[in-house]
Amino acid sequence: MPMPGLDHEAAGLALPDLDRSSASDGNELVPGPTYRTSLAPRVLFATPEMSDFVKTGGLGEVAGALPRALRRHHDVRVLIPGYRQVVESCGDIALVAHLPGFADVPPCNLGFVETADGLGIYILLSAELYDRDGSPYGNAAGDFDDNDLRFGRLSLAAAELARGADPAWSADLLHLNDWQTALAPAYLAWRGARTPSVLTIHNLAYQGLFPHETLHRLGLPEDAFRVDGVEFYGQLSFLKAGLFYASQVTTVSETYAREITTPESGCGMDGLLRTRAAQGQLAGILNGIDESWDPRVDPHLAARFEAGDWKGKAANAEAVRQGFGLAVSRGPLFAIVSRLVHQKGIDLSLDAARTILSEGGQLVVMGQGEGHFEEALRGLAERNPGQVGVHIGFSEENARRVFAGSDFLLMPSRFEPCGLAQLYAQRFGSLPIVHRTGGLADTVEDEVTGFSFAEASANGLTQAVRRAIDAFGRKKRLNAMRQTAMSRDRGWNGAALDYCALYTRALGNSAPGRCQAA
Ligand SMILES: Nc1ncnc2c1ncn2[C@@H]1O[C@H](COP(=O)(O)OP(=O)(O)O[C@H]2O[C@H](CO)[C@@H](O)[C@H](O)[C@H]2O)[C@@H](O)[C@H]1O
Repeated sequence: MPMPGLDHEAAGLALPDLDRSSASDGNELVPGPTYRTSLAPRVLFATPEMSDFVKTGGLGEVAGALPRALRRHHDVRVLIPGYRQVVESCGDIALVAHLPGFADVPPCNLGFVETADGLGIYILLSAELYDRDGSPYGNAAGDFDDNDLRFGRLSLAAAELARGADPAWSADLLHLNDWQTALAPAYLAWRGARTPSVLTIHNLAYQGLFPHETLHRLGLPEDAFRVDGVEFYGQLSFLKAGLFYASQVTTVSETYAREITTPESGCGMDGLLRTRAAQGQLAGILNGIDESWDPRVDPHLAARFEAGDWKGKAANAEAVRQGFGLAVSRGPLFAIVSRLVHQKGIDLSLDAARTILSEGGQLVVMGQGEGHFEEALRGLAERNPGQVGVHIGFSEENARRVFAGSDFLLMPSRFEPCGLAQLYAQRFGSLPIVHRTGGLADTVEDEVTGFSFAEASANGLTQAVRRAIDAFGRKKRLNAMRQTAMSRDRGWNGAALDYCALYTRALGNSAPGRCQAA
């Protein structure tokens, strides 16, 4: 039986090699520098979203920050689809390669730009696949029905960048993120390439499931459609392919890394994940947040402040109340900043809102997502004018203002791989109230840097809300907690060192001294 990971021999699964000659569309290629600018290992960070261009949630933020933090140790480049938002914001894109089509996956061009701070970005240029209205994944009508081709194309391009698609730069290691890139390790295996790969799970619940027919659309070997491969309960799963074929699997906190090996939290993948863990090939590396999250320098705030300057924080609270149309109040201000989806326990927060309001607190909400949650929140605001303010939509500037102005952040997620909102809140002196799960368990210390509760229920959250309101009434204690939360180190350096050590291992290279703190 084939074993997951690098040791797996892709016997019998070889695909025909690419026919580069068929790909030309007459465009001029612009070769990049043919010399290596650094001897550091070359890492391709492939992602379906990146905050520089387009994001729908936490993965986009990580993709904007982590590759930059990794540059201290590696020669890192990013690969992202050329969605309309990406192409429009890039200006001049140099064309570095033509990538041939394969089965129903269309050919496309590979563009390259450098960001203002010198990070190299490969952009997959295919108007047919990516030049659309909507989010990276769909529009008002739902998910795009060719997402298998769109992200099959992305995964295939990542594998091709490890196999010389760009003559000027070839990846020594692929770092893949979530299902949208997770076929890449399988493509490598099927083509007999030994380039190591790391797959990071940002959310196991999104698995990239498609009908069996996708196998043919992508031209994948029929042999791969089995339990030890890409098959998942009769469907084809991109994520499963990555979990099986990647050299190393990571997720974004240690607790979530343990949780996903259990039947309760493993979303049906727990058996495979237990195998990877037993082989020492599953690790949890906690996300960081970037340095711009600093209330001392944030230009978006009504008043900049630091720990101890609680008048400055109060000025932000006043601005948030005004912005959301709330009455003047000396009570606690609670906030929700979130995608409005089941995972985030929005229903539990709606329930706990009754306690918040009856105890003299107020609530502001910013986010968007499932229509029924948006409606329920709007209804709550209508029934409680001046006490509840809801903004359906998302803007990072406003999110920053809400973190700075609120006293508490509600985050009763049913599961949470890492969670970023609680880290932003802590940095801005807003104490998170969280379900003790995944990354929330690893970053919120109960009664020290926030409040946590064990059971994901309305009652569990309400009890924690009561404790928070009690702390709000005892200013010395409240301020000590704020101070501690604000001073925790949440930067990316620690994670970058951990990834560096993992890459070094995956590359089979002891590279002494490579992974050293700055
Ligand atoms: N409607 C919206 N549109 C755009 N941006 C919005 C948004 N609502 C919130 N955001 C922003 O995205 C962040 C959300 O990140 P989270 O990590 O909290 O959750 P998410 O589930 O998206 O990410 C997943 O990936 C991240 C990264 O690994 C893990 O931390 C997390 O646990 C996992 O569920 C917020 O801090 C906010 O800045």
